[in-house]
Amino acid sequence: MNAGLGCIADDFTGAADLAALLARSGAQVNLRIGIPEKEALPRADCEVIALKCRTIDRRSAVAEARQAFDWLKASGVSKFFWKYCSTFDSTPKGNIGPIAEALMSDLGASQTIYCPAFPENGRSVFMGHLFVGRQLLSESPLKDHPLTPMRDSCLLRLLEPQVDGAVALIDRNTISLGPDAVREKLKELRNKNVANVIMDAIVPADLQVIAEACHDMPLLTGGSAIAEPLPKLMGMDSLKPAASGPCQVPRTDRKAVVLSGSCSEMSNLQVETYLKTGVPSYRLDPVEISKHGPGEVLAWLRRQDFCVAPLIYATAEPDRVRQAQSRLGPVRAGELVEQAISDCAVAAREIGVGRIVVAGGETSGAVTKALNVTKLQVGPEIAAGVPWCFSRDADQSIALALKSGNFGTQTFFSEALGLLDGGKAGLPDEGGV
Ligand SMILES: Nc1ncnc2c1ncn2[C@@H]1O[C@H](COP(=O)(O)OP(=O)(O)O)[C@@H](O)[C@H]1O
Ligand SMILES: O=C(O)[C@@H](O)C(=O)COP(=O)(O)O
Repeated sequence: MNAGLGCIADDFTGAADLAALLARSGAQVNLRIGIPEKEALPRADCEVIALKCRTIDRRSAVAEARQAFDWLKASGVSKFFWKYCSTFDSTPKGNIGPIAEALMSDLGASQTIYCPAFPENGRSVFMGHLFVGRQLLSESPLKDHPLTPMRDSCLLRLLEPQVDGAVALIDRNTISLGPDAVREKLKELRNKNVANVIMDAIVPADLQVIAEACHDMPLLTGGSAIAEPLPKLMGMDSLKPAASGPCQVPRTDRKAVVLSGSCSEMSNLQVETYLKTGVPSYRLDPVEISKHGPGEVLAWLRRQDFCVAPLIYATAEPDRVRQAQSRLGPVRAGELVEQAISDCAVAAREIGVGRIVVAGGETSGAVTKALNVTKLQVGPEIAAGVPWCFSRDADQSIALALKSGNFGTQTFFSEALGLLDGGKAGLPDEGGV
């Protein structure tokens, strides 16, 4: 087995996104939930460890990332990838830079790149400014994120306060000249002691150039898209035809539930669209939960017919979120919703639900942890960066779709469920259990 790629992701939807893009190459990918036990081998060519450290305090985030790094290193990995959001989501005291610098220091690396661009999902970086579709990040719906409102689009300004080392940009003019020019520029910056280099990228070809120029670095950082070319560039063993084969999709019970704790513009649209199908639904209100607990939603859940995949959602427009936050504070409001949705996931699981669609990164982290899932097999992609994932390490197989707030089309929830019912994935009729 070659050295392999060890990846640490700052949230669970991000980890699933990264795992899906790495798996596109045909490489073997393990998606681990939290820091694995010491004996949790064998290792795959690509190991992705999902943490929930995007919004926690800096010291804890760095400590968790280092623990994940130590596990990956002990498993024999020698190249590392630090995955954060394609919209650079972080708090003002953000964890993106501190974790990158901690890992660089542990690896004895003098430089790394920051490449959040994900053109397939409309995230591009030009002259160091991040765009979501045609809008600057700070003018996009990400400005109203409940936990990490992004009010600046300039990655240099966002990263500089997070790091000790110098920050610079390699802009599109250099990227367009190809990998040799990028390597030359990186060397020039290294000679000036620039440790943190932000990369422009607008189209997938830019990412290919960057990956070719940088795949030898001990640590790369970015969104999932810059990692997609790495398995091939690293010549991973599992890409060999003998080792690759069709992904085995485990049977799961057809009973399903959709849980949405994301308040992104896209999740609002997806919830609205799913509600129009007439599906039974329950709207969670953090203020109500703070007063009465989750008893009412749990009682409602237990009365449902899961063959129609009911919806439980806290998803709300920015004004409604602000109202709840002004009463409870953003962190408390978020925790109450995450806890209630996790309780619902556990209750659904006890009832025998085999398929759970979750919208939202923090929400997915809370749900997956509550379900005690430790390892996921990556299955077919429902939308770019959102795969079905399967857990086999519990008493029964469970399918989880962990959807990043902003990903997927308007009809994502129905598409996700349809895919497991023998749709586009060409799966065998699973027949239910
Ligand atoms: N109605 C609401 N009011 C306040 N906070 C909410 C509400 N609904 C969800 N939240 C919280 O907002 C956060 C959304 O983050 P996340 O789940 O990561 O979604 P996304 O993927 O869109 O970023 C979670 O902490 C969630 O609990
Ligand atoms: O890179 C991305 O955009 C995603 O993989 C991701 O990290 C999404 O985070 P959430 O929007 O919080 O789900």
